[in-house]
Amino acid sequence: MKTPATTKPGLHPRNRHRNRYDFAALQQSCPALTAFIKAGPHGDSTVDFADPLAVKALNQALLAHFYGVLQWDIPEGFLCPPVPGRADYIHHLADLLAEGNEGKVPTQASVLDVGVGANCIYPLIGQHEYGWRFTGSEIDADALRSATMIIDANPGLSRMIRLRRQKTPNAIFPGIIHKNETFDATLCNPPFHDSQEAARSGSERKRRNLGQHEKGALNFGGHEHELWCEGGEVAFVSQMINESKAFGRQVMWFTSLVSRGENLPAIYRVLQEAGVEKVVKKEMAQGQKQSRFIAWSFMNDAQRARWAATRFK
Ligand SMILES: C[S@@+](CC[C@H](N)C(=O)[O-])C[C@H]1O[C@@H](n2cnc3c(N)ncnc32)[C@H](O)[C@@H]1O
Repeated sequence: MKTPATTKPGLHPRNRHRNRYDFAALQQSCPALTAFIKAGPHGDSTVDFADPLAVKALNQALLAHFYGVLQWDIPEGFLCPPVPGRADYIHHLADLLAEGNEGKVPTQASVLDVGVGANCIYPLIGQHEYGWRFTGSEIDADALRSATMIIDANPGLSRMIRLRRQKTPNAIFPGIIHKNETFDATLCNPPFHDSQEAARSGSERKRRNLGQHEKGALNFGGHEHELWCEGGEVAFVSQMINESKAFGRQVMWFTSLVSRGENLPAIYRVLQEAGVEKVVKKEMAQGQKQSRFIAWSFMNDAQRARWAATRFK
């Protein structure tokens, strides 16, 4: 069979989803996907991206086929993550860690995922792609239960991924990063909207764009907890920056997605006020959608080089 042509050149070169989906191979890895496959406009195979069950089955197939995760499910109403975009963050983060490590992606890294979610997506991808160990934090008990079930259902994952409940909902790092504990990086896909109202209308818009009708439409845009917090992503990321100061010797790189470009100036101001040593922005593109993450460190170049030399050997 012909290899599908590259269709998503904006994705990171190591991203496994740069090619058109090979539905025959995906079905073999996940027979449950078969029920959702239909003919696309050009006679090729596709699924209905407006059908949450089809999107979930596609995710199950991608995770099984590319990442060896044979059991994956999320409760109804929780965020069903686009796997290619989530994988891009992991690969760009790998490049950042490689920069201080003579260009080699470390396989010994320990990463904290702030807000691991019900889907546990970043640890699942990161542990497979680079052998990194993950700690996932979460405030939502249902999300934590779901992520625990995913880890327990797949042999080997509990050695690589551990979860911690953030018991103080308005804290991010305190209580999660323990005394004397170190992480090579933190990552985060922060709650994005600034109110419940905005989260709801964002989900409505998404449904309309996908051609879902109001009546009978299933919510797969995300649980409200996942989508909003007081002050939106600027407030969440600003809080993360301010809290990170106290952990600046325990973490080499703090990072977070910033989904709106116009939020960057406010975030840069907070970084400057916090007195960080270094800020890096990594641009990511998926189709029309432009995204980025920012990374900051309280260590200077020499300190990060020493950190890499001792931890990544
Ligand atoms: C946008 S979702 C991301 C979920 C998953 N990481 C993903 O990318 O699909 C944000 C997550 O952060 C969690 N969260 C919100 N505040 C938090 C906090 N202070 N500490 C840890 N997790 C938090 C939410 O419950 C939610 O699961």
